[in-house]
Amino acid sequence: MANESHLLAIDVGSSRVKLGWFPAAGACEGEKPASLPIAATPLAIPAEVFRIEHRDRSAEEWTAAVDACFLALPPTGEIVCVVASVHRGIAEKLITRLQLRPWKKLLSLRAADLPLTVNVAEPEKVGIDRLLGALAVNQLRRQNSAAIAIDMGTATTVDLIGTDGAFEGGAIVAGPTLALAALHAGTASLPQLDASILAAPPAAVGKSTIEAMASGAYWGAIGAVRELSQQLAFGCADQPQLFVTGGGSAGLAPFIRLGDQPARYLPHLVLSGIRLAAERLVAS
Ligand SMILES: Nc1ncnc2c1ncn2[C@@H]1O[C@H](COP(=O)(O)OP(=O)(O)O)[C@@H](O)[C@H]1O
Ligand SMILES: CC(C)(COP(=O)(O)O)[C@@H](O)C(=O)NCCC(=O)O
Ligand SMILES: [K+]
Repeated sequence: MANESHLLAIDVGSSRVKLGWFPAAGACEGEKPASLPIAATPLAIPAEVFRIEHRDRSAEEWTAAVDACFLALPPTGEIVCVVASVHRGIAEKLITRLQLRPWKKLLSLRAADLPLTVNVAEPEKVGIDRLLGALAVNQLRRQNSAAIAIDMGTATTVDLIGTDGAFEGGAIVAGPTLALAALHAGTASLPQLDASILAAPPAAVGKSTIEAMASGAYWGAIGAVRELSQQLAFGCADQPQLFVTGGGSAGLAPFIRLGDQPARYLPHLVLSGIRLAAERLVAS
């Protein structure tokens, strides 16, 4: 940020709270280039990330885990804390907890705070994670090229960002872990499978119930994202660039592409979006 404060960016999702630590003084400026010829981008990435599951856990359990994160942070300097949430109940509990600490500022983000044009009738109803992803993508996409932001969390969202950088809307579909849970809940004999089956590509031809479910969850998630991206791209003059993020995406990202163009995997897109929004809010 333009000042000397550290930033703690907090993304409250449907299943997990993600905390991203951005030290002051430019220590985390620029994404680390994968190899020398690739120029650094202007998108800051967190120096440290903590992920805390809140779904299916008591408030005591997950807030204790949040407290433990604070012990891991350097106890130095002024800290601005910015929260973005798609889960009001969890965010309220979290903010009550955060208010006990001496932040320089404690802010909660809304759509209107973001330097982003949102071309839908009710911008405040769009998940702030979707908007923050679009904001971060605007730092990375080619000028005059549309982009598609894919966030594979509890839900998978596939959103179009226009050539002018506006969020145009998109699609929401159940994420693969949620789809697996729904298969277990909605049938008599399908077992509950762990999300870890999504870590690597399974055989498409499942030879057991579990293998068939793994195939459906994994290749089905990739197929849904591919078709949705194609549908969103139909209205674009040129092929949009693809960016993929979300806790469920690490094992699937290598197979996500549009035509011959692979998606760029950015594990902390939403946290980087919070960083961009915070920069503007703290300066104003
Ligand atoms: N190793 C993994 N492989 C696949 N999915 C995973 C893995 N770890 C977590 N997930 C899934 O990622 C989702 C959580 O991702 P996250 O982006 O934090 O979601 P949210 O923002 O909805 O809380 C959950 O559905 C979880 O089951
Ligand atoms: C679609 C979402 C549930 C995705 O969040 P996630 O599951 O990744 O935590 C979230 O963006 C949300 O609650 N959106 C509100 C509705 C909307 O975006 O239109
Ligand atoms: K999502």
